[in-house]
Amino acid sequence: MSAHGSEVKVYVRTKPTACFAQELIEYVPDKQTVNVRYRRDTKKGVVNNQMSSWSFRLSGVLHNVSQEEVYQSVAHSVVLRALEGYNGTIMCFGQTGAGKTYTMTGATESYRQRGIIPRAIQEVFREVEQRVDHTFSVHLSFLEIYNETLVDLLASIKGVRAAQGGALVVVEEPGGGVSVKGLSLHLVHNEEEALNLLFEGEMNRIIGEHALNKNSSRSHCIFTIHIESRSRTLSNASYVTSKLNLVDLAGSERLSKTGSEGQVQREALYINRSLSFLEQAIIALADRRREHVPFRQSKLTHALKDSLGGNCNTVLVANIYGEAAQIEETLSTLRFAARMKRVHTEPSVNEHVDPALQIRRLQKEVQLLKQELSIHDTLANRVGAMYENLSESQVEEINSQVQKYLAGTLDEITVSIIAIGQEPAGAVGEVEGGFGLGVAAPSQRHTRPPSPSKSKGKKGKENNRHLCPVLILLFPFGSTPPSKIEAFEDFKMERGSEINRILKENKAVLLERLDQLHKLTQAINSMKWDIDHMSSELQLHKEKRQSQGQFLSAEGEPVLEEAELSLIMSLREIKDRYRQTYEELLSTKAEVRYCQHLVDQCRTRLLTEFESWYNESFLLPDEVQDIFREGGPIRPGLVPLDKALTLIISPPDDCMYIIFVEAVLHSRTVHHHPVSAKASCWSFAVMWGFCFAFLINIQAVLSFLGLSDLQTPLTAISK
Ligand SMILES: Nc1ncnc2c1ncn2[C@@H]1O[C@H](COP(=O)(O)OP(=O)(O)OP(=O)(O)O)[C@@H](O)[C@H]1O
Repeated sequence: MSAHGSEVKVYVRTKPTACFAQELIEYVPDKQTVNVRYRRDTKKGVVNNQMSSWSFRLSGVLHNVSQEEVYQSVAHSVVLRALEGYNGTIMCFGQTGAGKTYTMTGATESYRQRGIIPRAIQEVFREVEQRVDHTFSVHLSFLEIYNETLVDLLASIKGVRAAQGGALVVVEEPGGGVSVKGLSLHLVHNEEEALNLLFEGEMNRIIGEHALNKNSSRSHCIFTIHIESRSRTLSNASYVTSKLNLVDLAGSERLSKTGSEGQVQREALYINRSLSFLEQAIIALADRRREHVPFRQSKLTHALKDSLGGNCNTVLVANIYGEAAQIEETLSTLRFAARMKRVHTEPSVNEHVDPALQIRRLQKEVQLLKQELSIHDTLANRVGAMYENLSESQVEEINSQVQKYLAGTLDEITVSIIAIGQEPAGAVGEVEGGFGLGVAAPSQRHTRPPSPSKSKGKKGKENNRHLCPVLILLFPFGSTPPSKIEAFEDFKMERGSEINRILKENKAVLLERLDQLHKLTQAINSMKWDIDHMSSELQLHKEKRQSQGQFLSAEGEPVLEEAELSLIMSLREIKDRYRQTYEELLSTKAEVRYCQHLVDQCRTRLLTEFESWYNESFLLPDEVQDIFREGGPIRPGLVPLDKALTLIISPPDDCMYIIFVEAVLHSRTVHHHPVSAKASCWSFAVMWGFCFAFLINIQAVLSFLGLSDLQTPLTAISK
């Protein structure tokens, strides 16, 4: 057992008496210590004048105290902790007639004398009502252990099925807990329903005709409040459960003293046996070196297994008589109490996870993450990326096309695999490890750029990342640009710092105006309320005046009472203020609209400038930027967005670039291929020369055949 556990709390309660044996029982003012002194064993003929004394230090002494005080000391905190998910057990132990039932259930005839159980029920439902952030369900069970037989005291309630085979059985649960299989559990919604069940169970309790006390209960009773509490928010899939066991043990008097016979004697035997097993279990629990605790020896100890040494807040009330005649029983009760105090328990919350709620929570989380990912994709230019795994046939198809492409037997890769749910977005350039990863729309065709880099393409590393089942196009490319999110932060600090500063200022003004607007709206609402209120009051005055017959002035005007007049004045004044404030509200609204417009404008500008800065800084090499600069042959925006087909030949001094422009919905991505100028110029000139000669020849043949009015590609071009 861990040293972090807590001790079982033990209280002693004396039954009130006119003959309290002061000379034998002393309650020390610390309210925790009881000293007992008495002369032992004069019965067996051996006169022993020696006084023996014992001192017992407990958690508290309840002497001449009310039921309410007992509840507060013994049960209040255990009940509150049960509502938080801690198991709790409160047990009354003691000699027959010493007040166990009085302490636990109380006197039924008086509300003030009600005991721990009805008070605990009341407190549970009071708390349930107050803790609105949680939903609670409360069930009750009432078990009696009579002559080693388990009895369901609430089996008489309508709708309760008899336990299978008729017998109740204590069963061990995974995790060390125990429960009684077959015991009926009753859902209760309020204090009244719970009290009805308590009284029903009490009625069913077996009362034995007993020589010592006619109303003595000859059985152990365990009234259990089962609580389950769940947070009302979806984010919390866990819930807590607890059991609050309220145990009224049978009387612990010695057999010889009962003077009973037959049935009653057998009962006493069973009671004493189970109590002595309880004592043995307590001794074993108190001894930390003992590994085995004999819980299974009796039904009582077995049923209370998790309440005595488990994860439970346990409290024992030792009920004793104050009279000298009962001193031996009192002493034995106090000894039991002191032993019980040495037992440690380890209270812990019984927390469970609701699988259905957990699934719903995780689904929501996945949905949020997907949204976040899609925002991230948009920022990182990965439009339409999908994260599902490729099917086997898709992988095979792509593999085969890529292999052929790398082997040079395939000049273009056709994408025939449609990505489910993917929008037909344009191609996107993403760069990784020196290679561009072109992600094309479904059913698009990607042609190998007509460049001598074909051989380089073969050596291209395969990129392991697949974003969607579409074409993977490999081509040499520049270094990896930073992500747009990072770059945006840099941009705001440097190139975009001025526009960002203006945006911030505008935002601050907007917030301030919004705040003002809010205050004005509140003021207007409150004035409106006052006006309505005063108007209805005036109406009442008017009706009263009219019903009682009103005074009229010499001019025939009604004469008003002072209160009504002052109300009219106040109303007039507040209406004036209302009008002024309303004017102010309108102009503030206009200001808010204006500021909002400024903020939007600044934000758009900041983003547009960032876009061009990003593209210029990271996506286009200097030479290409020249082309895109104002006055150049091509400007961004002139390139059709939905086609990736433009070849631009713009040879600078010793370099020619073939630019393969791919369409992107909102941003453009230009992949360029540096080519040796001389080699390319040569192949270019030869190719065009050849084509030209061929077309001229066709033209000559056609004229010869008298078909020169037919359009050839060349005439079409020249036209
Ligand atoms: N603190 C008390 N104040 C007033 N009356 C008490 C008190 N304690 C016990 N009594 C009265 O003493 C009588 C016996 O008490 P009670 O039935 O509670 O004893 P018990 O320990 O439960 O006995 P048993 O073991 O036989 O069930 C009852 O009439 C009860 O009202």
